[in-house]
Amino acid sequence: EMYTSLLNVKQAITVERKLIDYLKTYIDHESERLEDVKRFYAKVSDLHTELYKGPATAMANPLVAFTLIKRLHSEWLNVVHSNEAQENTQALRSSYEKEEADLPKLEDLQGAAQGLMRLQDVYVLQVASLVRGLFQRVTEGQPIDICRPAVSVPLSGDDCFLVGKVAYEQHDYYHSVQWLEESVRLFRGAGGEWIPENAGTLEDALDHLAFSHFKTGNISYALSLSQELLHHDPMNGRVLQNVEKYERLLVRSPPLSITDHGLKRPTSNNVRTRDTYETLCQTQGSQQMHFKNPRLFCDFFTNGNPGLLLLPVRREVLSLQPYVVLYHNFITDTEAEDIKTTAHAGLRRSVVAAGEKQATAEYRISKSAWLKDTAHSTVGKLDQKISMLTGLNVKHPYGEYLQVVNYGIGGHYEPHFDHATSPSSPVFKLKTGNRVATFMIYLSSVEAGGSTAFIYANFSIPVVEKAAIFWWNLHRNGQGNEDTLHAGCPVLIGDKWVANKWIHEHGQEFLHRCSLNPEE
Ligand SMILES: O=C(O)CCC(=O)C(=O)O
Ligand SMILES: [Fe+2]
Repeated sequence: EMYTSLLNVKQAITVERKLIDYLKTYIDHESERLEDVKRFYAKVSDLHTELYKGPATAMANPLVAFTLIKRLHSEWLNVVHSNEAQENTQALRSSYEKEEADLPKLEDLQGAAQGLMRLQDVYVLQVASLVRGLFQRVTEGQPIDICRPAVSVPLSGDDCFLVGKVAYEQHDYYHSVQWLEESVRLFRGAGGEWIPENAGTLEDALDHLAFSHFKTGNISYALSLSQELLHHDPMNGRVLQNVEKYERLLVRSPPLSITDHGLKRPTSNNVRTRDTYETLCQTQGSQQMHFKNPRLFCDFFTNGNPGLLLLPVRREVLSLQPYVVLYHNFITDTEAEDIKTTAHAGLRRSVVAAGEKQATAEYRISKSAWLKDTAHSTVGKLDQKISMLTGLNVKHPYGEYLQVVNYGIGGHYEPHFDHATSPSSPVFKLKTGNRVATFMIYLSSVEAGGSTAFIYANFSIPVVEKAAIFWWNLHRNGQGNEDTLHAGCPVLIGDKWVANKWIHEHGQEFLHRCSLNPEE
């Protein structure tokens, strides 16, 4: 699986480089072959211009007669029955097969398309802009750039067809209509010419778009698209039937209003938090009036620890309820690189708690690896620094191993709690209680998106490279603090890496005071 980690997507570039080289070799060989065919053609056709001037005189020469017989007996045969074209194709195919294991699968294509649609939704991006390679939102009728990627590509009619088809197959006509609309527009513009690399054609796009419109109640549009399709494919029985059906439906109940074809986003099971979550993602950390709260402050922090005395950490208290702090420059570039590199080999699709078990989920798109302090000296060093800053015992099993996370295309982690909310949760497998606190390090920067959003507390933190955030998940009485509901926003542009250190209740008995007060 490739789409769930940008590291793997990057690795796919090497595969395409190899394919490009194979194709070059193939083109060279085929060009040589065609050169030979052309040379033979030129030789024979030139000769014939001569022979036709006087066939009788020409054939009087036994040498000319002999070469004619030889050509007709074997030279033509050798040219026409040459295996070279087949051998060249075969060579190309077997080179391709060597790379096959490393090629993306159907689920990658679907996952990447899904990622694009997620970004479209969360950041309210205009599909028409995306298609032109731009990341824009329409504000007061004007498209406004949300960010400008360093490198960009426009999408083709076939690219849009594929995204639309992924939505279509999931009966998600909200998205299929928008993407297929662009696909049809681009295919029409391209003049309906067939291109070998394409999966779909103008007819396919019209077919899917017509049905999507039918499903969203826009029958008159479904009809006109079907009629356009019949123009290209007049004998298509299924489309003929659809046209009849649409006409019948329109006679029975003519469209009331052309504009009201309620295209609604597919509902999710957490619509209640979705709006806040998305708004917090869109602001990408820009807080309104946060500085107005006099109890929030910045300082140089040592936690009274001699180890931090010479180099205090720049601390930013971001929120009091729940208590969330940000430590700037917690990690150095080299340390971050060490951690990422050490994690590479162990990266697996991230899972979430599903009852007693763990499972992959659409709402967490990333890969992660667990690093013991023995994996690299930097891991142990970070453990120590976390311990100094938080004053907590983070040694296994009082702290979990370091979880290194790399997000994928539109990768995200929808609103969740880090602590267990049910006694059967896998969090309790360590037998050291619940996750009392989270220490999360930003191992990379991102160009856009990827903020960490606290839903109920209504604020978000942009990715601050090399910084770390800390918060308490539990109240002092051991109850989960609902206000810690948080999320990793979809990464719009960039390669986001974080590392989580989850600290458990046990082992902190003399380091973190308990209380019966449910407010604390
Ligand atoms: O990536 C983020 O910003 C949040 C990640 C997170 O909440 C988690 O991994 O539990
Ligand atoms: Fe989390």
